[in-house]
Amino acid sequence: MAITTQQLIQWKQQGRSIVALTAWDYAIAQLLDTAGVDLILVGDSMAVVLGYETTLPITLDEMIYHAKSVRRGVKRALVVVDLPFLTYQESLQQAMHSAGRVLKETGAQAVKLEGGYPAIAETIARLVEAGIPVMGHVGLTPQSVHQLGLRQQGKTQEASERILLEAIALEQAGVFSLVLEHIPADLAMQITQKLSIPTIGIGAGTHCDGQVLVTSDVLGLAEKHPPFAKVYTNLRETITKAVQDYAVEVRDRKFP
Ligand SMILES: Nc1nc(=O)c2c([nH]1)NC[C@@H]1CN(c3ccc(C(=O)N[C@@H](CCC(=O)O)C(=O)O)cc3)CN21
Ligand SMILES: CC(C)C(=O)C(=O)O
Ligand SMILES: [Mg+2]
Repeated sequence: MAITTQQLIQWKQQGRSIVALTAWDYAIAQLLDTAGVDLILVGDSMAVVLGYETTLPITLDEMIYHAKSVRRGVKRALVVVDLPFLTYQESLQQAMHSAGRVLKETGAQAVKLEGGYPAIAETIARLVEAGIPVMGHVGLTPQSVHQLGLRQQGKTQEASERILLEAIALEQAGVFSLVLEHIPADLAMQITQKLSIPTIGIGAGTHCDGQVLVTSDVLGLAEKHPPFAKVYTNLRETITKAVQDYAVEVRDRKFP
């Protein structure tokens, strides 16, 4: 049975932790869904598997292409798609057009937008009114890398208060869930206690209502990974070994 945004909100009330990971194609999505991942994010972090340094170059067409492939692999998980840099900040019309395309063309159930400043909260409120489920994202917002860098956010009293206020504004705007990225654990706990919607942490400590990581980091496919990621298996080593073994056998005429 497919998971709904309402169900995730119920799970928070029940204290059931939400398991989220990113996916960028059919094969990975199908594996994650079968393994029981609750929420699959087609993150703009797939920039890393496409060979980009930052998430900024990813286009809406690329997100839609990958989201369609992910969607074909998923039966149970909720599928959420990142709106990429400058496909929603320009105007409400632009955000509505981009989010509408994602839902219409990919079959995903929701979109995610970065930021909690007033103009974004206003845009999100209008998307939600139009029937588009939206996930929020505050703390470290990688689309602002050239302003923020990749450092932990919310370290000063002032910054932590601002992030808390953004989280509250996004809940009021109607997000069904909120990503908290690379902020102190005590701030994430405070936000999680304050909100009725589930928080999904990435580098935000243990007190969130769920956790998300980038799948290429978890699988050890990425060349480098953030300090808060945990590498559960090293597929770079596994793949390199398999390919080298194959090459040796072909050159020695042992295979086939
Ligand atoms: N593979 C991958 N995993 C991610 O989690 C991820 C991406 N890519 N791309 C988009 C953003 C970028 N992320 C990152 C990447 C690096 C750091 C990191 O190394 N932070 C250091 C400081 C680095 C610096 O100041 O330049 C830290 O100690 O916080 C943090 C978040 C998280 N997101
Ligand atoms: C890490 C998550 C939250 C994300 O936005 C992404 O993968 O793009
Ligand atoms: Mg993202």
